[in-house]
Amino acid sequence: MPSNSPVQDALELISHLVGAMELTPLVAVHCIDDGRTVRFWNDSCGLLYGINGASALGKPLSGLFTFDDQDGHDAVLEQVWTSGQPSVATDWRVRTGDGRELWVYSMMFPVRHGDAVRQVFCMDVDVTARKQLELQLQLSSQVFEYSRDAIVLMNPQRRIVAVNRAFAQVTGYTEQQMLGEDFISAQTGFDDPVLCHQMWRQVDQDGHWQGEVASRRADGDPFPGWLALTAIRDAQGKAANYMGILSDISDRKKSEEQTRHMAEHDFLTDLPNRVLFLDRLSLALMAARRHQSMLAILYIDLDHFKQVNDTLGHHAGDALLKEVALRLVRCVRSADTVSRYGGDEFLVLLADVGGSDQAAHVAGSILQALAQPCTVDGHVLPIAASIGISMYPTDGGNIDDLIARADAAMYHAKNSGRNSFQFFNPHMHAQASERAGLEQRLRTALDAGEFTLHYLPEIDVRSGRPVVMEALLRWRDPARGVQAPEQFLAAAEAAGLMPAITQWVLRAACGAAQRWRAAGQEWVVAVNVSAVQFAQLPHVVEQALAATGLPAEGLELELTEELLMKCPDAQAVLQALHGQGVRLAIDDFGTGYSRLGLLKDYPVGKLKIDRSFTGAQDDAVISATIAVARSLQMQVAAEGVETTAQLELLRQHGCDLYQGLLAEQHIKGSKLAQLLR
Ligand SMILES: Nc1nc2c(ncn2[C@@H]2O[C@H](COP(=O)(O)OP(=O)(O)OP(=O)(O)O)[C@@H](O)[C@H]2O)c(=O)[nH]1
Repeated sequence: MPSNSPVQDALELISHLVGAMELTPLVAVHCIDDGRTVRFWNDSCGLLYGINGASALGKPLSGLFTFDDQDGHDAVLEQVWTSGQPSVATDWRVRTGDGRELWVYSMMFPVRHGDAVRQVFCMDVDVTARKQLELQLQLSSQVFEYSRDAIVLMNPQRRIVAVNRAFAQVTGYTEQQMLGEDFISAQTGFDDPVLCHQMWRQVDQDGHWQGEVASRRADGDPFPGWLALTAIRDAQGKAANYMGILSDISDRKKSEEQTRHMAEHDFLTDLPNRVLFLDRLSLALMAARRHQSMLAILYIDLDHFKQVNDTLGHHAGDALLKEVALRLVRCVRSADTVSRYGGDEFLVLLADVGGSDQAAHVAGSILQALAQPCTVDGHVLPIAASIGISMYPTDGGNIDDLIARADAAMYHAKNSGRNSFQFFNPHMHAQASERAGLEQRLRTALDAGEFTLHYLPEIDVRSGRPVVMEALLRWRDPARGVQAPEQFLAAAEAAGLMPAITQWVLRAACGAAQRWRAAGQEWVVAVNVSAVQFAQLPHVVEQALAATGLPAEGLELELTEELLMKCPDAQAVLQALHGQGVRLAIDDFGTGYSRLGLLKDYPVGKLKIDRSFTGAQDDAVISATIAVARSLQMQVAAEGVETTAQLELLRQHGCDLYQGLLAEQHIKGSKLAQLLR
């Protein structure tokens, strides 16, 4: 048999090889010529790239699939073609013609004819799964290395085999110190062996444990940590390794603590607020019930605190409240609670007092401590308070009763001259209920139309003609009949009803004056105003005038000297009212010790001499007041004139107007009086 030539041998070998390649299910083989055109494409290539041989053969390779790094692939191919190397192997990420993304391991080797490379064979294997695993491992090791939490890997004996970089930062221990250590030994910084034991039991049982741990850094510094332990199990389910992640939660704990503190404390004084006070009181009550002991509540309300705000501003008021808080805390034991309950009200809980005499002793020390003057912004301010005391169990068995009764006792202390303390007694309970009932009825009085105005004439001394009608408020209380302002205004103020009542009075009075005008009587209507919301008065007046159509000069506002002295912005408000054209008068003149020098700064047109001077026919005061008024070009009216002798005296002194019983009798029965109904 003739032997084959070497060329024939080679061709035969290649044809066997190709036959084998055609069949190989794992390796995708293709071959390209020097024009990058596909010359060979086995079945596996078809499967890998989603294109069969018939479609691939004769096509440029670049049309069949694309490489993520096309330039890189071209460069390698070029190298295979020209470098003389027997083969080059590289991983490529490719996108197939049918849209899949794959990683292939590609080995390229040149086929030479003589010196020239004629074709390049490529053998590609799908390595996507391996590549993904590698990427995941790479990612995991980055997470391990770059995590800001300390990560520890342990062997099945819980001895440390690896720690990440953050471990040293979080715990202060180096990797050298840790390797081979038992994770729960003192060296690793966990303080609680019992907890450690429990957590390992749970890890072995459930595969996982997490919770807060008391940790300690290498230098002994303790810190709160959050530890998550996980068992890494092998295929048989046995713990092959353990992983621990430890985070330093000091910042989180601090901010949680701050948030809780803010929710339970008053921002101004940093004393426990109402929420914390009630919580402590509830605990103290439970303890007192259990031990059959007593406790006391002191309800402290500062006296005339509003004046500090009004005269020196809120800032001074705040400084005073802070000082009061400090002094109160100094008067009690650490087991007691001093709380700012709201505004200028403080509540003190004396837990476990021996008896009412001890509570009285504390209340006395508080009054004494507060009595020391306090300097704010260079002003020496007196402080005083009224204190009400209720005792458990005598005055009540629950929180609400005890606080309400301490409040009632405090109210009583206020009414008994302030700057004192009072123990609760059942009689006060009746008074407190009465007050609450009064406030409740007042709340509905406006809507129910229970307020009316009654008018007192001011008569011109010379002509005998009425010129001003002073409106006086009356309340037809369904429970107690007609009430004068002094019987209900304090309660209305406490209930926050004064702004609404002032608005109603102004509108009703202006409306009445308009009706008198329509009937031919141009009487000025006079309205008394209070210090409550004094600054808003120009606005309220403007609304009343606009609503009724009364010209501004038809309205006179009567203010007391006390109000002018108390309100820091009185002058600005009076100027605004004067600018509106409203008349201004000072009521009860002579009783308020106003500084006469200040009068000239106020745009006031009239002084009303208080009835106490008129009644006593106090010559000196009457003539002095009239002289002051004249020098300031003001009118003078005398209040409370009851006899013709008094009127005669006023006439002699040149008084302009008079008011009182005599004035009322003067118009009684006349047609004019009918207009006032
Ligand atoms: N500066 C300041 N004032 C406050 C604060 N909270 C409430 N107030 C004021 O405290 C005052 C409390 O008023 P009251 O207790 O009714 O008035 P008072 O002048 O003390 O009167 P009596 O209690 O009858 O003696 C009100 O004017 C509030 O505006 C605060 O945080 N800072």
